[in-house]
Amino acid sequence: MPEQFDLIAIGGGSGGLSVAERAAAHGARCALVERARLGGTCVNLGCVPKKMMWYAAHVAETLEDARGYGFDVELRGHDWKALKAARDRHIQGINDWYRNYLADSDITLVEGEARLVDARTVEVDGRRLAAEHIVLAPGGRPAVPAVEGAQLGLTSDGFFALEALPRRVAVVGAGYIAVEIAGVLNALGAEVTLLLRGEQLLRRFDPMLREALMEEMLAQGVNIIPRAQIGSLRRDGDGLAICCVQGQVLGGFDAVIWAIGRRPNTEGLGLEAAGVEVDADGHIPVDAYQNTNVPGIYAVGDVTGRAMLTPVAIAAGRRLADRLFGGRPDARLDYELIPTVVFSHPPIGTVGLSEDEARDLHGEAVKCYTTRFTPLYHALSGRDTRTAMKLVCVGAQERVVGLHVIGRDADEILQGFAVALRMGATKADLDRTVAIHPTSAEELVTMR
Ligand SMILES: Cc1cc2nc3c(=O)[nH]c(=O)nc-3n(C[C@H](O)[C@H](O)[C@H](O)COP(=O)(O)OP(=O)(O)OC[C@H]3O[C@@H](n4cnc5c(N)ncnc54)[C@H](O)[C@@H]3O)c2cc1C
Ligand SMILES: NC(=O)c1ccc[n+]([C@@H]2O[C@H](COP(=O)([O-])OP(=O)(O)OC[C@H]3O[C@@H](n4cnc5c(N)ncnc54)[C@H](O)[C@@H]3O)[C@@H](O)[C@H]2O)c1
Repeated sequence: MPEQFDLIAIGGGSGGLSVAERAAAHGARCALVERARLGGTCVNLGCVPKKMMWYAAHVAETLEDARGYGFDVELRGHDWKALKAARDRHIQGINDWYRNYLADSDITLVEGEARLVDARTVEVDGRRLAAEHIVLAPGGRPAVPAVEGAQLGLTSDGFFALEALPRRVAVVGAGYIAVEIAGVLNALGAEVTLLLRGEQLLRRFDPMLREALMEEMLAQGVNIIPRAQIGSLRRDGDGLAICCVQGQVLGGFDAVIWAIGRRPNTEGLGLEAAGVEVDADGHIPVDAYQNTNVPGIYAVGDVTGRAMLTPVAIAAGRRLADRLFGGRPDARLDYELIPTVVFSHPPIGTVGLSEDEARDLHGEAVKCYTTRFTPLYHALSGRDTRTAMKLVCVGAQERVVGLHVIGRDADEILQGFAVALRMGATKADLDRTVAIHPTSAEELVTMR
């Protein structure tokens, strides 16, 4: 007989942990299956180590800026190994914390690879678990292109495993991960080449953000090569060479990093046995309530292919548990107005519609306000970098449907404004708000 639970979560990342944690708080008997380290991508190979590397880059920049503020600083180098060791220790602490937390919450942790046997049963290394409700939260993994020699390159996972700063690096891609890794490596002293398949960075973002980031990265010395179609990767003496389809060969790299998107972890999950459908990319389609096509089986997080962000996986998991066990039959996550930050250099904060999206939806009713300025900090830092902001407003009321910032502190500025947009703020509401001076954020309530 299988061990009986009310809910089984497959995956111990942001989505799986959240749904199990909330369901257990509602009194459900829960099991969580994880095949690797607790915390999933975000904790082990995503947000957390990434943000620490971003902070390291930030410190490097601050040390350079310090001279402008009168400090006589002499930099004697950077110990990458020490940084990595400290980062790994911190992450191990989070892994341990989760293990204790699951035990304290009476959630049964089952370690191993989960596979559905049927719509109510999960098998893990021969052990059978059954539940009325099964939540699929297996996340994803980095994509690697189908080109000769691709295995010579790294992915974001390999980036976090590096024991030393590679001196010359090629990063392939134009999305979140490509610009974040390129920015960190550049700030820490590597010579970085960013190869784009098309013309632009961050294709679906507001054009102001895309253009400003491109300008900033070029000014910081990142070598950006547009329209690069990669044919193969090969060894080149001690290093690596990229051969482009157009015939160009770029050589001498210590590392090549693929940052070309992620693939869902749906193979080997036994989805066929339970009758769960996947789409052409392998993602699991869900309705507004995270239901898959099979009653009693749900999916949350990156595996659904929608807004692949940790807080989204967490919120979807919690809403689902509230719906199933918390007496809130209508609980569901609203996927509109999800704020997001790209930890580029400088960072980007964005929520709502880009100007292009707003114009497609609302045509002539769209009015945008923009500003670009040098933040006060940089008046003395000597760093030639600016902040750009845009409000996208709609209709006679000028409801703010999009808010975009690139520049110092954009990452921390955004959250409060995201609340305002969710509450339906208009331009007049922002204008009525007294500014905080001197800050960069005050520009958002004083735009003309
Ligand atoms: C480099 C990088 C940086 C990122 N930075 C940010 C950021 O700054 N902010 C942000 O919001 N998001 C960021 N993300 C995205 C974020 O990490 C994901 O959106 C989030 O982790 C998704 O959570 P999840 O629960 O869906 O999947 P995951 O966190 O991937 O968890 C899935 C878990 O399931 C396990 N698993 C898979 N299959 C099985 C199986 N068959 N049996 C048992 N276990 C299984 C996996 O081992 C994994 O631990 C980043 C991602 C990357 C790669
Ligand atoms: N700060 C954050 O919140 C953060 C950070 C990292 C990742 N993430 C999440 O993880 C997801 C995955 O990140 P990502 O950067 O891997 O994906 P992405 O979808 O953001 O970007 C993928 C990029 O790769 C390019 N590309 C695809 N195939 C290619 C090919 N064969 N050759 C060259 N370029 C190719 C695409 O044009 C695109 O620019 C993100 O969409 C985001 O949801 C979030």
